Amino acid sequence: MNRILISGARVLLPDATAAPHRDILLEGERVAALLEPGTAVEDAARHDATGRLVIPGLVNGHTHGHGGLSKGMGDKWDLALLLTHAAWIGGHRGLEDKRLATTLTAVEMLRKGCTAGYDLAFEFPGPSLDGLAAMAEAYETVGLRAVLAPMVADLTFFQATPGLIQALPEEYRARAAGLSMARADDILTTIHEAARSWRGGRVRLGCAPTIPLHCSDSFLEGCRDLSAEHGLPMQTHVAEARYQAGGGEVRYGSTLLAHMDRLGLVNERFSVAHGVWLTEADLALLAARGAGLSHNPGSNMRLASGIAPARAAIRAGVTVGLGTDGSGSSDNQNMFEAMRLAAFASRLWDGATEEDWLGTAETVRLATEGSARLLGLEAGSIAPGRLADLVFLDLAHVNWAPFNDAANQLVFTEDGSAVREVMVGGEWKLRDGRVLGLDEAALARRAQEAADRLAGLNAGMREWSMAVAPHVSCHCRALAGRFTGARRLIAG
Ligand SMILES: Nc1nc2[nH]cnc2c(=O)[nH]1
Repeated sequence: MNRILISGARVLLPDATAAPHRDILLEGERVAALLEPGTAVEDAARHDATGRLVIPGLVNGHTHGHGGLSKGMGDKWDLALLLTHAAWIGGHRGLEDKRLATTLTAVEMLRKGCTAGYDLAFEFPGPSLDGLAAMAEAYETVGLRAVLAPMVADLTFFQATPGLIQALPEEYRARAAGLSMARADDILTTIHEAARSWRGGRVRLGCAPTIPLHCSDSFLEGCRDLSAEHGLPMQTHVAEARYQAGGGEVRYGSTLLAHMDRLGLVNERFSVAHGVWLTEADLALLAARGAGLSHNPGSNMRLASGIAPARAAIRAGVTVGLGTDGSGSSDNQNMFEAMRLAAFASRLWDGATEEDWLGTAETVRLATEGSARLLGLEAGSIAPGRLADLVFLDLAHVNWAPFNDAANQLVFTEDGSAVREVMVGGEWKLRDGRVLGLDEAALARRAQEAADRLAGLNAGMREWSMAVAPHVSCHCRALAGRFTGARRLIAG
């Protein structure tokens, strides 16, 4: 078995303090031991990491690889407008565009110290076996671990908010109603086939009924059964925006999560993405079912969705991870930024005391162990038996001069620019600041060509979408007012 001894580095321990110096012995793809410096070790390749802080690879609890081509689109878009515009943002993509977008996302994650991601992968009008294979290959080429969960719905690809289509002016209605997804049976069959033929490795298949309101109950049940049959992790955007929470009450007469629970989807394989408008009863339900939550503060702020009650969720016993969301709504894949925003956002609750704030050690754990649990990975800490997914930060970088406190500086100071090396499963993927085995300049050129071509192809749809947007906004604002749950969840 391949053995590597990493010596000379400071090492982030599971309690988020930094040991002054420890040697890390790797065997195969796992950490075998943390050793006092100078401990004799036979038959191991040596890597001198003097001047580095080694931390566990960050894990992105919620992203969209397809967002790699959509960064920086739109300014004052809330979620309702983002989803309205999704048809032209993501339209006309071929297989190579899907691969390209996911490669860009994975490269950015790697560069910014992230070794795994939970990717809700979108294809229109529905998932395809070759699309899933291309996106999985993108992660494999870059060298990241991923849960790749086809993001699916059977009712509509447009806004499935109760009453919206009827509320649109006549001239827009037919097109809005026509933006439908592939047939439910075809979608479920594709996921089933993908699960049967999945070749294992570092990219695992998941399943993501995208938004409960976008899915029929029988379709949600179909996803539940596929998850149970194949052991697929499942993640859904739940109560991301207040208008969705209001729409849930109108359609189901309960919270969105309570409805999903009645259908049997909320279990230990399930996690909520966002959950900004979850109620306290929802948090208790997630905890009771052993389900998780990915907190995505950057995207939630960008889209004015609100702030998820992450601290209250932790206190309720929910497994909480941290994510960036796709670059279509967060514009980057920077988990250091996600940590910083999570810590800051937790301090904004009206009336919150410091007991309710996310501390830095706790925030680091969300971005490592917490998200790793959402993906079902034995990663997220540097300890014997854990996966050797390691990130090496340059302590000579200005972010670390001087070194005062590891957790505080990881959350408050570091922005990804001190990341110099990254290992996944004991293999180098980034070295001396260079992504191995990939031509990044060529990737950037191809990204520009694709963006220009797709913008041309989608111009007509863009025009329609912009015209319909004010009507969508007006309808969704009214629906938000229908939410009767807690207005402001104070942590704790
Ligand atoms: N933020 C966000 N929410 C979603 N809900 C469904 N799709 C998306 C998406 O791409 N981004």
